[in-house]
Amino acid sequence: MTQGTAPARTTARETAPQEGRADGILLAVRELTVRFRMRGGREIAAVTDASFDLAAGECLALVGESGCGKSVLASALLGLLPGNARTGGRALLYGGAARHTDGGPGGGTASGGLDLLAADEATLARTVRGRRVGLVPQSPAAHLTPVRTVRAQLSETVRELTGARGPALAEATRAAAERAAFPAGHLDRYPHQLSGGLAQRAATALALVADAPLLLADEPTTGLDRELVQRTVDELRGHADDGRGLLIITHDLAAAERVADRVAVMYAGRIVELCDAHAFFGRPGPRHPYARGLLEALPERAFVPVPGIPPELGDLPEGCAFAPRCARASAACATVPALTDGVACHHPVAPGAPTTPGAGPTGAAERENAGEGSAA
Ligand SMILES: Nc1ncnc2c1ncn2[C@@H]1O[C@H](COP(=O)(O)OP(=O)(O)OP(=O)(O)O)[C@@H](O)[C@H]1O
Repeated sequence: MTQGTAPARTTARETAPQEGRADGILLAVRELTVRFRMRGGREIAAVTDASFDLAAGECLALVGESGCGKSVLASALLGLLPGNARTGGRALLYGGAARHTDGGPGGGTASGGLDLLAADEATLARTVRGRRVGLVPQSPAAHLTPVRTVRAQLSETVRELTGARGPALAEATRAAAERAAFPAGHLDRYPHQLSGGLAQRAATALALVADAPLLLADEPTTGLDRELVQRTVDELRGHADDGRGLLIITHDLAAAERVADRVAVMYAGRIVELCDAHAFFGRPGPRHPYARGLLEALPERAFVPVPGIPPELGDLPEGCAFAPRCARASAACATVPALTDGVACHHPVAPGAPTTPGAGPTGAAERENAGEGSAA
């Protein structure tokens, strides 16, 4: 499925920074849960028990259909949920602030894990957003202020986050643009004078100002043509190869394949599969019937849609939320399967099962081949 040549990758181990956890983990999310309270006591189960780690130098792609909870998860990590949201679980952020700054706002020293879900707004605003976690936004056009030049916006952010003034500020602004491959000759342009790709680079430059060790990119390729998608994800990959952790949220599986080391598939608010990207996109392929169906739905694969529609998050079925759409479902699916060995399914697809046209969430025949019979 990969189009063009994906960039060479270094490993998390090779690029782990010297500060923070010895194993290079930057973010450890445990049983993250988000509920929205609605009028009449109704509750939306936007995210349930999401757990994953992200290491320095690593890219994790969080994928899934629209409305499955990806952006809510990202907002929870940044403390940007609305007032009707309640969170549970932990999201521990390790490591100091900027990787290459010494002192200045936000520090630069190693720290124990900061629980992003328990941190107060002042801590998140002063030490996390922009400083320890850079946000590459979904829509750069909406993120950039239309009436100010890129230089003005970048320089203001550099001053705010690094304290630079005078000639040092001008130099730091140029350096910030360069880091995101934004051409210096375009710094005095307004957002409407930029192409989609340059607007994305300007937004990325803002996210990189404080050299945050963790980058969170929420649908960074929305609205870009395929060539720009590839360039954008390759540039983001470069920031991971420089030693940052990159959490990319996308429903573009081709982009995820190009950029990610690991893939987390969300369905109805839960992570249903979490595995190595090579294994996911190549062999043995996804093991969760939904994840397999998602991949097989791609035009360049079987082009067979997953039957049915996702459930309402305010009205989830008992047990496995995918069971009503799943050809493999059995009585066992009346209970929610735990994420075990990277897959949350009572009847995972056997490793190495064929991904043939029409495969989708496969059924009884393949289950029998895998020796499961009519497991209940
Ligand atoms: N403020 C809110 N109040 C109630 N429900 C909300 C709120 N914000 C989001 N939701 C619900 O949470 C669920 C998950 O939304 P989310 O935006 O995370 O999905 P997503 O996977 O990012 O989809 P997309 O790719 O379309 O952005 C949706 O059902 C959405 O309607």
